[in-house]
Amino acid sequence: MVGSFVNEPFADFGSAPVRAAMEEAVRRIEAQLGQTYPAFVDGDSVWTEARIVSVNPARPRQVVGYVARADQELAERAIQAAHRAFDRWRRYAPDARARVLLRAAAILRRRRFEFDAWQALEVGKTWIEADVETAEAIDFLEYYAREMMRLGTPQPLTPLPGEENEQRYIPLGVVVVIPPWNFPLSILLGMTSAALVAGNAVVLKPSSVSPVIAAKVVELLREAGIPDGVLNFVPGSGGAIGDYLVSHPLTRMIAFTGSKEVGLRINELAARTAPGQRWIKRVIAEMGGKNAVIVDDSADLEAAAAAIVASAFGFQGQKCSAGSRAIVLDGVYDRVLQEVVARTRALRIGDPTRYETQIGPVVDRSQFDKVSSYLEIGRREGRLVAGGRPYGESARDPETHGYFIEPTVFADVDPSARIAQEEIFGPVLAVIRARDFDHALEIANGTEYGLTGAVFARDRAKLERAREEFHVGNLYFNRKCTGALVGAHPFGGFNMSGTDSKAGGPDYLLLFTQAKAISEAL
Ligand SMILES: NC(=O)c1ccc[n+]([C@@H]2O[C@H](COP(=O)([O-])OP(=O)(O)OC[C@H]3O[C@@H](n4cnc5c(N)ncnc54)[C@H](O)[C@@H]3O)[C@@H](O)[C@H]2O)c1
Ligand SMILES: N[C@@H](CCC=O)C(=O)O
Repeated sequence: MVGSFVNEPFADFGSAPVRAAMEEAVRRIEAQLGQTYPAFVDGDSVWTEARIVSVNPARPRQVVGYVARADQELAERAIQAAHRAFDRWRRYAPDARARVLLRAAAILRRRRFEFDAWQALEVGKTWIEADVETAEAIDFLEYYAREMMRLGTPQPLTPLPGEENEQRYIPLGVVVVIPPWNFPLSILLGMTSAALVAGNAVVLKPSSVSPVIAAKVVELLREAGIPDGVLNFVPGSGGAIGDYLVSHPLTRMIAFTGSKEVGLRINELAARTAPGQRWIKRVIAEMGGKNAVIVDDSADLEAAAAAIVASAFGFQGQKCSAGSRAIVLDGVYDRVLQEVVARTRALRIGDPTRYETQIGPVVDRSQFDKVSSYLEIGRREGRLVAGGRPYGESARDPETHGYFIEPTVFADVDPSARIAQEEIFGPVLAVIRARDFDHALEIANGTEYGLTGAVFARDRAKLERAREEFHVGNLYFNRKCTGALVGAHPFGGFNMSGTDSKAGGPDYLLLFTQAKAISEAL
């Protein structure tokens, strides 16, 4: 008997024994750096000559691991293996598939700090950010297992005299899973486990920025009991194998999370029918954001400033949900800005493997260069009031000292400025002045995205207006706009933020199934 779903608590690093356990995990994982990881196809490890080299963004000369680099031939083998395995896996009872996820959750819970440490070392997450992600990964497994058990039971239909009617949810086939690097554990595991528990076979192509964590997840799912061929792991670049996997006639569905540009490309490619293809491919694509925190003049200003800073700079602003715009009403603008600047300057930048660090590096050289170029654009478009440059020695030699960038605040930004419209995906906040609440909502809705948003107000009428008119998939009142919890805040966005697939919600697994209605005359 499986109990009801409850969210996994976060680790209490305030407690000395918990801190010691995490420190020990960091040392243990540091001793494992530099190993080589295979691809995994049809139950076999595949060692390729070409390798992806994954490095620590805080010390880019330190190699986290070497991971097999698949070519199209291996991608083809993976698709064929998944296609064959699907026929066996789809016959497993929903409860049996769910049990594999529950076991994976139990293993992950036992190895929690190890996975936290991998995140600190491979993508630069601080302890707390990493642990919140590990908790989310456990939640996805526990939640989707229960969801499949629910969907596996008879679904309610209108009774009809003289007939017996049923609707059941059956899987789709081969699902290509393409996750981003910024939630290298939870989003990867969330999409993969949803596809698997629904009865599909998976070809997983991880991000080349975080392939070691992906390899560790594959190891974990195998240990939990996923049969050979049902989960195939093909690391490799989008250019080399991404298009191939998406366009393949045996691919039935693509579950993608990443940038708008890549998501739109996948959507377009998947819409073309390949010779021999027997279905319309399904695409779920969760993409970027340019999210806003609105501060009304009725708000608790301290709480608002704290939430603006947390939303903008958590994981160095590298969250799709990041609050990269603060829209503040004229009457309280100067007070909120002052408080935001003070809190931003107090953030501790450093090595994410250390407990006290609040801001780590951005993930790689390409992010470092991209964010640096936006700092230049920001100087032309706004008034720099905090940060504004790479941190310390990173400015001179990022390859030795890491890809650190100061948390940066630009004030008095025009709503149409590039730094107020484009997803920077780094620690850069644009503060925008609004004449009144109507104007604030107009600015908030004035981008092509629609992922998350927050409103700080005590005035009930304003909150109710925002409830109707702030057009985002995840809207929060009087709290930060990051940190959705599985089960409580189904996650996904509108417009160019994606297909609003609502990960971690009751509709999500349906996207990985098709409904079959069966009617028997009595
Ligand atoms: N909406 C959400 O839920 C959500 C969550 C996390 C991240 N994101 C977004 O993800 C982006 C950051 O992640 P990223 O830099 O990894 O994104 P990205 O689009 O560069 O890459 C995402 C994945 O797509 C793969 N890819 C690249 N080209 C491909 C191709 N031609 N065919 C198939 N696959 C291809 C990459 O290798 C990677 O695995 C941001 O825009 C962020 O907002 C969105
Ligand atoms: N679900 C996460 C964001 C995922 C995107 O990067 C949040 O709610 O902060």
